[in-house]
Amino acid sequence: MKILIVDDQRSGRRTLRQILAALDEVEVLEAVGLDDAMVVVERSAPDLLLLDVRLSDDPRDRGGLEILRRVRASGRSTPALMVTSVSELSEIREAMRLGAQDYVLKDELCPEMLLPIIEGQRERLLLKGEVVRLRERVDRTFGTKALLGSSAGMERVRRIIERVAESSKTVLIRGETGTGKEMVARALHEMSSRRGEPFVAVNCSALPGTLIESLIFGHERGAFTGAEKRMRGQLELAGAGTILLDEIAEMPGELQAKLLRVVEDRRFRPLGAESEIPLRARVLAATHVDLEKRISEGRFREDLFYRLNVVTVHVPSLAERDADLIELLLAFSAELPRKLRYTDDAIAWLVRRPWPGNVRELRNVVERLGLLADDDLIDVPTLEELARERPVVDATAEIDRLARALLALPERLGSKLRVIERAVLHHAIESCGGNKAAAARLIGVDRKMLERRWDRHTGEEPPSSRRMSMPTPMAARHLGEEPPSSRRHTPANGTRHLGEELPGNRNHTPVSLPRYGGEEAPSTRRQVPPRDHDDA
Ligand SMILES: Nc1ncnc2c1ncn2[C@@H]1O[C@H](COP(=O)(O)OP(=O)(O)OP(=O)(O)O)[C@@H](O)[C@H]1O
Repeated sequence: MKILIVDDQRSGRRTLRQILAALDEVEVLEAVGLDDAMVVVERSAPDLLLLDVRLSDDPRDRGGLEILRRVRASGRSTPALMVTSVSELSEIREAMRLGAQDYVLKDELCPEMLLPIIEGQRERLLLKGEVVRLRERVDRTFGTKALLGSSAGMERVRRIIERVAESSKTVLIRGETGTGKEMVARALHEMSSRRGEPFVAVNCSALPGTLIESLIFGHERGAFTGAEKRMRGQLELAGAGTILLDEIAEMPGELQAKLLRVVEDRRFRPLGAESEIPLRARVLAATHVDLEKRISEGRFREDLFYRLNVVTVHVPSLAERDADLIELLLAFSAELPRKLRYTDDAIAWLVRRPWPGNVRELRNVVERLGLLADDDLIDVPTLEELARERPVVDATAEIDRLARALLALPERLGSKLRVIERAVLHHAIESCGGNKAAAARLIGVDRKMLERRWDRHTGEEPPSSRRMSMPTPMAARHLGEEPPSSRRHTPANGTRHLGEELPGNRNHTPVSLPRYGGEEAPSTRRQVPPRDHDDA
């Protein structure tokens, strides 16, 4: 800690220096008058000023106050202690107005009086440093600093975030899947004064309509069958923070109307509640869908669109900012425990390759290289081998979403693991036209296991009849079955490869699940659960 003593009297400076000698890790600087004090402030940036009020024999001299005034005018908030006499009461008041932290009377100057004040200042300084460091860490994790990329597109995104973070207006964040929309939402929250409050993100496509409504709005006990206790909705849990409505395009029509009222009136009513609750949180919405098209098809409310779209942040796809690719590649590689390097050709190969999954996909590829590459120097053959042999679609996000949706379903459904197993088996057998050997290959288990497990389910009623009040297409998707109209077939090996197109709309495109069992289950982000050994 650097302390600057400013006193025109040598004896005064000596007394203070002797008292301060009792403190560890303190560097004492001295100045006798206004000008040299300002030079020391500029040059050495002291952490604390000990200022004598009068700096000459002239009884009208108020040099100590003038120093404080100039320090504040230069934008510094360096704490100051005034060293003064009882007769200078009005000067003490003036010093306090100028932001001095405390004062000590010359007649009472002793270690017992001065040192606790200085220790208090030192503690405050340490805390302040800690807060600044934590803030920086949060900014690097969640703020605009976390959003890598120095392309003009990303600079524009950062500028908009900084400009609108403090406002409470709704923001619509648009961009292809994996471009970083949720990171933008986080940054908007972290850059605002709401940062101390919760940030909650609700995926509007993850649950069937009735469940998403109760998740967002909350419900009273007894509001519907199965509502055994009151549940606070995300609008309430967000407090005075931020709520992100992700995948807003997937919100069911009747909920869109309800949300419109919430955004307009800033009040909401939990299901079954008699009174409304004021909305304190800021609402953000994100989508990768062409909302204008949805409006023209009558699937998204135009009035809600305009309400949400007060400010739009368009997060560019990787193709729109391929200048960022190398920066992202190197940044993600630097996070790995091993030091990967890339040949120029490998970088050119990666730059040329399409990235339909955008930054998320790039991160996944780097993580896979970190796990699978034999050599630290990545060349084109390594990338090509990875592309040929290793499935690159990361289905873990999809699996997580599915698991969350399943867990939120009413308990009356019975064993949720059996529900999911039945859905997987049913879908695989059906999509292979009843060929169980192909279905077993598709799932990644042997045929006998598939048959054994399927036999256990065939006595049961189909899952659809036990699905309670969920709207069918969405519920079907979340139970692993697609409605017939949208049914598509996945390749028999159930995988996609580097270079193949990834799902643009993850809600409507079947995702290839990693294979459990015989082959390695490649997971690039999180570990996929291992195979169920008890039945192997
Ligand atoms: N600019 C960026 N800098 C660093 N990492 C990024 C950036 N953009 C995205 N990512 C990474 O990509 C992943 C996906 O980001 P995010 O979830 O914010 O995308 P999204 O657009 O919301 O995706 P989705 O539409 O699928 O919900 C994150 O894990 C993050 O690590």
